[in-house]
Amino acid sequence: MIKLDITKATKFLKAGAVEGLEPKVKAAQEALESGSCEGSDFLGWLHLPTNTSDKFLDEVQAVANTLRKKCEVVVVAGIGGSYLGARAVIEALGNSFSWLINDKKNPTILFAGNNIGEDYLYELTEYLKDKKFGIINISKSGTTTETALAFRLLKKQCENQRGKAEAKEVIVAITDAKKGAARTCADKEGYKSFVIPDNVGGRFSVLTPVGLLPIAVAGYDIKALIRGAQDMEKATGKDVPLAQNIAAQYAATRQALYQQAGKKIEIVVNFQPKLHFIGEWWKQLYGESEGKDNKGIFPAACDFTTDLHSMGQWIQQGERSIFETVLSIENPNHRLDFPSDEENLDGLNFLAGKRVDEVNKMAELGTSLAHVDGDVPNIRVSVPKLDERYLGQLIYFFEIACGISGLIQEVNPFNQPGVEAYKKNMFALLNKPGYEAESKAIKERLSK
Ligand SMILES: O=P(O)(O)OC[C@H]1O[C@H](O)[C@H](O)[C@@H](O)[C@@H]1O
Repeated sequence: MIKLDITKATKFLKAGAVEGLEPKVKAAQEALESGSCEGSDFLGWLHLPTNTSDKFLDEVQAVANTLRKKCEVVVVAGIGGSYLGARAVIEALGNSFSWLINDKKNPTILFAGNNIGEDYLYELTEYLKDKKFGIINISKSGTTTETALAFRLLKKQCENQRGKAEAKEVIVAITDAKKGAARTCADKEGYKSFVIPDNVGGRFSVLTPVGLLPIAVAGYDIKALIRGAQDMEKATGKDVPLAQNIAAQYAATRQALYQQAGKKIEIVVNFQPKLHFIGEWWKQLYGESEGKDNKGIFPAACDFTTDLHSMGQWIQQGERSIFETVLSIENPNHRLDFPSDEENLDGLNFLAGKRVDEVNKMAELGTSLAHVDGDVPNIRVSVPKLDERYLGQLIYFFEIACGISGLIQEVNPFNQPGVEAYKKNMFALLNKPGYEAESKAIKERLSK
């Protein structure tokens, strides 16, 4: 199981501060379980792991196998919760140079629909010109502009290259059961599709087909991923008291640091570059869940040791409003011993015979000691190794902790009304039908 260590964080709090939040934790757990909290229409993720049957996973796997058989490249189109979880898991489990490896065992997974960069889309469509590619089009609302724009381009290209009939077999939609343009298109074209349950919000959807299908296409074991999430669902259930419940402890510790010690920024840090997108996924989960009503810890992420050479100065000595949560991987999946060198021109013979990971671990320990000395509370999440089961545990750990933490903070953790503001302006500026009044108003505002 993954483990949590809060001892280097609680020393920045008054004695008993975390335990003092136990009644609030309990109330949050009960509200989640009974569905009596705000946003209770979006609690489908809570028991999703134990409610996911092997039969359903076999169905997802069968569709993945079709894509694996028929495609050298699969483009996953989606943004936010319809993007980050799949990418986080695929990159954490994959070879760091996967796009350069052409062993034909697994299709190359590429991502689109998560930006509107013309060069990005041009370069993607150029790359795909001589490739047998398929598309997984993911959007809960089915109307997200970034994703829809990329999908239109990719769909046309896929049909042109493979013919409409074959394209149908390699385009899969993951969207709402009834609503949205992605659903209309999938039904009209006869694509295989999966439903994103109504009661699972985007940022909590990685364990639905939103994450499961791309992860299975990439060649990873989705049953083990779900088993891991089930382990954590049991270990962090409502009746597991704070002293044994690592998700409740994480939630209470970060809220105590925020509310009682003025720590307003949390960085999730890793010492393995392939965890970069776990940090990105976590940022959306916590940022959209807690950043509202003029409240919320600012969620950021750093890749160490890389960012110790850029952000390290700020973290060590900048404004003391930051704490860090370290994702520590206990054992790497490969072994690389550092060689000895007769001439020792680089002066590194003191490392000879050590594993590279030993050096990394000392960097990790040295960093946490330095940061704690610099008044940066340090929370540590230890993951035995990077595999599907532990990642499943990690995902559910952060999800349930997020629900508890948001409720302790007294916000609705399951909505994201603020995200609409930029969209409204963009649609008004682009003269989207239905936005006539907004178009007029925004043009007047800009002409002043
Ligand atoms: O899945 P979609 O409906 O396309 O949404 C994708 C993303 O877009 C948004 O604007 C929301 O803020 C996110 O929570 C969501 O995950």
